Amino acid sequence: MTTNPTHRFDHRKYRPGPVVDLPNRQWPGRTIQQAPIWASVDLRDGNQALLEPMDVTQKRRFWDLLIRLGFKEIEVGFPAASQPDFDFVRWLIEEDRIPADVTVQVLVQAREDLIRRTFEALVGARQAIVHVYNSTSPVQRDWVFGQDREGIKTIARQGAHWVQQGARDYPETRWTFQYSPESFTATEPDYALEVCEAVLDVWQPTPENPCIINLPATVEVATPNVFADQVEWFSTHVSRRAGVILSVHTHNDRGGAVAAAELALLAGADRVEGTLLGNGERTGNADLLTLAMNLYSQGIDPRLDLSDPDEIIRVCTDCTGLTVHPRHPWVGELVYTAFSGSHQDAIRKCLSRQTDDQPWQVAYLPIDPADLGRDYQAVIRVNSQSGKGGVAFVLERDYGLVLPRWMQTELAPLVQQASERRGGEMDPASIHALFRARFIADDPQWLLGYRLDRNGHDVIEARIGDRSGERILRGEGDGAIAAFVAAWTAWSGKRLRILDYQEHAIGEGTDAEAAAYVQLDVEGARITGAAIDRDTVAASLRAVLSAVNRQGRA
Ligand SMILES: CC(=O)SCCNC(=O)CCNC(=O)[C@H](O)C(C)(C)COP(=O)(O)OP(=O)(O)OC[C@H]1O[C@@H](n2cnc3c(N)ncnc32)[C@H](O)[C@@H]1OP(=O)(O)O
Ligand SMILES: CC(C)C(=O)C(=O)O
Repeated sequence: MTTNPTHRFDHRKYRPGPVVDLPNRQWPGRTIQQAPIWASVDLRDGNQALLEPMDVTQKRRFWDLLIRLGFKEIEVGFPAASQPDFDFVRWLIEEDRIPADVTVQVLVQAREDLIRRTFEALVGARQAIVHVYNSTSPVQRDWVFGQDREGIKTIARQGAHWVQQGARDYPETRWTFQYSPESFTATEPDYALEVCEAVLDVWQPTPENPCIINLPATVEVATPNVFADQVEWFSTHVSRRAGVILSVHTHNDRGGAVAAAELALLAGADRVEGTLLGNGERTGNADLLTLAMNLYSQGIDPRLDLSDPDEIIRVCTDCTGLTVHPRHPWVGELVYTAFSGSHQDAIRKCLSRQTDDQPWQVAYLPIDPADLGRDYQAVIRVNSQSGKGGVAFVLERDYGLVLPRWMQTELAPLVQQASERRGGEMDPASIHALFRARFIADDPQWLLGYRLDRNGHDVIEARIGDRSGERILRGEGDGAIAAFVAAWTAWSGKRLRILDYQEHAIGEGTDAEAAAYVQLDVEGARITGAAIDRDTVAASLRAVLSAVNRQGRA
C-alpha cells in the first residue's frame, strides 16, 4: 500500500463498510414501545475480553447479580473452549442454580467436536440455548478461513446440523437454537441472508418452536443508521420470520453500540445481547444498563430491576477489575451533579416545584436520581463555575437556610473567590462558614435580652451588651423590628431604615430555630445581616444588630 509520505495519518487507508439500499426504510418513523428480550453476555463476551477472566467465585457472584436484576436469558460461557466454563455450566445445573424462568445460553463454533462437548456440558438442563456461529465477511472468508461463499455457507449449515443432532441426543432438555453470522455488518447483506437461510433450512423454525438469528456488529464499522438498515432489510427478507427471534449483538468500536441496538429495535429486532456497563471485546458490547435506563427514562418498563446501580457497579468492578467512568450514562458518580451556575439555578427552581404526582420534569436531570438510590447531596456541588443558585441550594439542603435573593447575590461571589483561591470544590461546611462570617456579627454589640409589649402598638426594651457594659434601648413601632430600629436610631442618632426583611423556621418542633435576614439602609449605605436563634424575635433583633455591627466595622 502506498501512503502519503508527509502524512502518517492517512485516511485513504480505509474504506466505508457495506450499506444496504433501502429507500422505503420504515424504522425512522417508529418509536420503541416496549423492552426487548434482554440477553446478558457478560459471562461470555464480557469474560473473554478480560485480561484475567473471572474465576469461579466471580462468575457465581455475577450470575447471582444477573438473576437478581431479572435477566431471563444469560450466555454463561463457551463450555467447549475451557474447563472453567464447562465446570461453571455444570455447577449451575447440578446445584440447581437456574431459576425455572431463566434460560442459559452457551456459545460454540461450528465444529462437530466442540458442539458435542457443548451438549455434554448442558446435560440435565431444563432448557438451554445453543448458540453456534461462524464468520461470513469477505476478509474472514478470504484471509481467515480461506473459503469461498459456498464453503462458509457449508460451515454454517453443518454447524446447524450438528447442533440439531446434539439436541436429539438429549431430548429431556427444551432446546432453542441460535445462529450468528459473525461479522454480519461487514458482510454483503444478501450473502449474510443466504447463509442464515441455509441454517433455517436445517432447523425449520416455526412460531411454536422458534430459533434465534443473532445479527452481530462484531466490529462496529458504520453509523447506527446503517446497522438499522441492515437489520430492517434482513427482517423483511428473511423467510419464516414468525419463527425467527431476531436478535442483535452490537459492539462499541465507534462508540455507537447503544444507539445501534436502539435503532435495530426500531428496525425489527426482538432481542438485544449486551453486557452490564458495556464490558466486552475491545471497546465493549452494548451496555444493557444504559439501554434499559434509556427506556425507563421514556416511561417504558425496562423489565430489569436497576434500582440499586451501586450494587451493580460493585459486582461488575469486583468481577471484571474494570472501573466505571464517573460520567458513565445514568450511573456514573458525577452524572447527577451540576457544578455550573445556570444549571444549578434551574435544578433548584424545578426541584422546588416538582411534586410526586406530576410527571418528572426537572431541567438537566432526565430522571429522578432518587430512583437509582442517589440522593440530592450530589446533585449540586459548588466550585468556581457555580452561581448563587448552587450556593443557595447547598445552604438550604444542608443547613435549612433559605437565603433571600439579595443575600444570595452578595454571598455567591465570595464563594466563587474562595473556590478560585482553593482551586476546587467548596464543600457545604465551607460555604456555611463563609455565610456566617459574612452576615452574622455579634460583635462589638450583642443582644442580651429584650421585653416586648404587644398591646396594639409594639414597645420594646432591648438589653444590649458591648465591651464597656450594657444598656437598655427603648423604642416603639409597628412590629418588633420597627420598634427596635426606632430604639436604635434614637440612641445612636444614625439614620436607619429597613429595606427588606425575611425570616423562616429551621427544622420543626422543639428543636426548631428561626433564621432572620435583614437588609438595612444605614446612613445611605445598604448593609445586610443575619441571625439564627431559638426565638423568632431575638433572631430578627440580632439580624438588625449584625447589619449594624457590620456597618460599624466597615
Ligand atoms: C466474535 C466472538 O467473540 S466469537 C467468540 C470468540 N471466543 C473465543 O474464541 C473464546 C474461546 N475459544 C477458544 O478458546 C478456542 O478458539 C477454542 C478452544 C474454541 C478452539 O481452539 P483451537 O482449536 O486451538 O483453535 P483456534 O481458535 O486457534 O482455531 C481456529 C480454527 O477454528 C476455525 N474456526 C474459528 N471459528 C470457527 C467457527 N465459528 N466455526 C468453525 N470453525 C471455526 C478457524 O478457521 C481455525 O481453523 P484452522 O485451524 O483450520 O485454521
Ligand atoms: C459470537 C458473536 C455473537 C459475537 O460475539 C460477535 O460477533 O461479536
